[in-house]
Amino acid sequence: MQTTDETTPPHSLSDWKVLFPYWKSEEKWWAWSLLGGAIGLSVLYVQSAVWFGAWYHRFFDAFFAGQVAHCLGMLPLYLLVTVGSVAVHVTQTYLTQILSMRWRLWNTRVYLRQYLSEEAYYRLEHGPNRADNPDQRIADDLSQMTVQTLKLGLDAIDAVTTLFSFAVVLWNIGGVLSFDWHGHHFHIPGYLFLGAVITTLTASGILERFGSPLIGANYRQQHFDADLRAGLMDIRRNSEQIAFYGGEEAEHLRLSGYLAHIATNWRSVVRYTWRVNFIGEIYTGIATVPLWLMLAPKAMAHALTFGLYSQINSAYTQVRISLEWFIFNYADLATLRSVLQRLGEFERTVSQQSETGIERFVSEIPSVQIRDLTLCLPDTTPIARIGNLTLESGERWLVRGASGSGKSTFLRALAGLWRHGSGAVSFNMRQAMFLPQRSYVPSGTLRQTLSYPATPDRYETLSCQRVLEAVNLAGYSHRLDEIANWRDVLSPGEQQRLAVARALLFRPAILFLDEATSALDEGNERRLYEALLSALPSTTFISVAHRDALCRFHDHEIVLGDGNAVFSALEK
Ligand SMILES: Nc1ncnc2c1ncn2[C@@H]1O[C@H](COP(=O)(O)OP(=O)(O)OP(=O)(O)O)[C@@H](O)[C@H]1O
Repeated sequence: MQTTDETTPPHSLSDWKVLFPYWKSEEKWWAWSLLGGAIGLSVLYVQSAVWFGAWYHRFFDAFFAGQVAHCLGMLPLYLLVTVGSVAVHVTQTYLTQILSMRWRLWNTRVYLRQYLSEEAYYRLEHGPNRADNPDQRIADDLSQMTVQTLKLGLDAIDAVTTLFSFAVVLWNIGGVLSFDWHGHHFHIPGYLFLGAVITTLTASGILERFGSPLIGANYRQQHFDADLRAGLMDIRRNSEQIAFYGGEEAEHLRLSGYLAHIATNWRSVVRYTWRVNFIGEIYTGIATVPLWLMLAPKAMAHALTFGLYSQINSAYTQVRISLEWFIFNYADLATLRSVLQRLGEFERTVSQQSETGIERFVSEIPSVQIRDLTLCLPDTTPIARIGNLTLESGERWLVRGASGSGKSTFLRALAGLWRHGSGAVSFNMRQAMFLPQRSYVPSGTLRQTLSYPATPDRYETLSCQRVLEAVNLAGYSHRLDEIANWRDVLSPGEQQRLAVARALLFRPAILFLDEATSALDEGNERRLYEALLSALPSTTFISVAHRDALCRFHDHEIVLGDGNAVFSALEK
């Protein structure tokens, strides 16, 4: 589905809900243990940094006082703590990666289940509430969500721990600022810490002001990238049709359109990123100047040793860096927000009930019951009125009518895929099979393709060979275990015969055929119907077809047209 330049991320608090289910799932013990481990190591790592600050203070004071022997004696412990803190740091990364992968796998399994339940994949493409590029949301967005959330979340915890640990250090060693101004005496304890907070918050405010459009731009970028990828996939899927039409120019034009969206939006992304980086870098460059100014009174009073300056500078920098967390992660936070918005939108769309209208009930009785059925377009314009009809077990019905009269829509309504209209249908869905005009031919072994949607071990080799022979595909019998892209190998007529072979294997109690033999010559079509009728004598058939030749295989017909559908018995 295409998106437009106007696409902007919806703002919904419920998007954040996407993050929670994993932490309450059956995996919660793993999740919380890994997270607890990662946080614990992160806190330990910060504490090692505090220890290093105090160590530098002692070391440099001794070093600049010429006590080299004392300094050498301090080194073994320094090396030991360095190795320990590195081990803590890399183990924290290791735990985070395991957690990220487990979270992603769990979420992807849940999303796949939702996507492949209650025809959600169909509704997302054809329903009134669509979510573009579900493949991107399931494959890329979920991965980004877990990686980015953990990275940003643990960084935030790290920042808070660092802030508190070094704020205490800075407060204690920074001392008090005392001065007189306009006849008043000022006494500011912890002034270095306050200075760091004011400087960083001012910079954050400026960045928020100039950087916020980056969120919308990132959101749009993901849409446009996905559109280009979907366009390229279309070409792969329809390469032959495009080649026959000589559609290269048209395709080029279409893809260039997607690319133009990407280029226009990319310029915005680059511009906003430039702005964010510029402000961030300038700030980094000048961030220590306020510290020098604040330390000037101490320096003038000769109360600043190099060791003390080194500890103050390291504590001030750590406080600043932890407060800057918001600044430096602004772009990542923006990306995460847009990823969550896309996933929230997907969840809402998937969980929306199919629109009400035509009701479908699953019954155990062998007949197909149709009650007061009217088919409409999505805008409620009526297409066809079917009314009441019961198709008894073993009856063979032919559905006819001019092109566009609603024949395929009638079958979609029976399958529960078309809800626009009113009335109800009920039959035993589990015993029914639908053969559309363009049959689905997944790649893999021919046995897999033939057994679809059942697993390939469901049917014996002999049964597979028999049905292939029955549909005039005996030539493929010895290739059952060959892996190929069968959609490209088999001709459209052969694909339709393969679909009929599936029905012969599955042996449904009710078989719906929507022009399922339209690509065949009359001889093959006749042979297929004969094979179906003799192999499935008690199956109810509902065939949509244009050709009169099929009348002899059916005993009733439904003719759709203007007004009510007409039902009649067919003469043999
Ligand atoms: N998803 C859709 N949205 C809007 N209109 C639709 C949709 N699908 C089908 N229609 C419209 O519903 C009407 C009936 O379509 P349907 O495919 O059922 O006709 P048909 O009798 O099977 O045609 P044909 O014999 O050409 O296959 C057509 O006017 C079609 O344009």
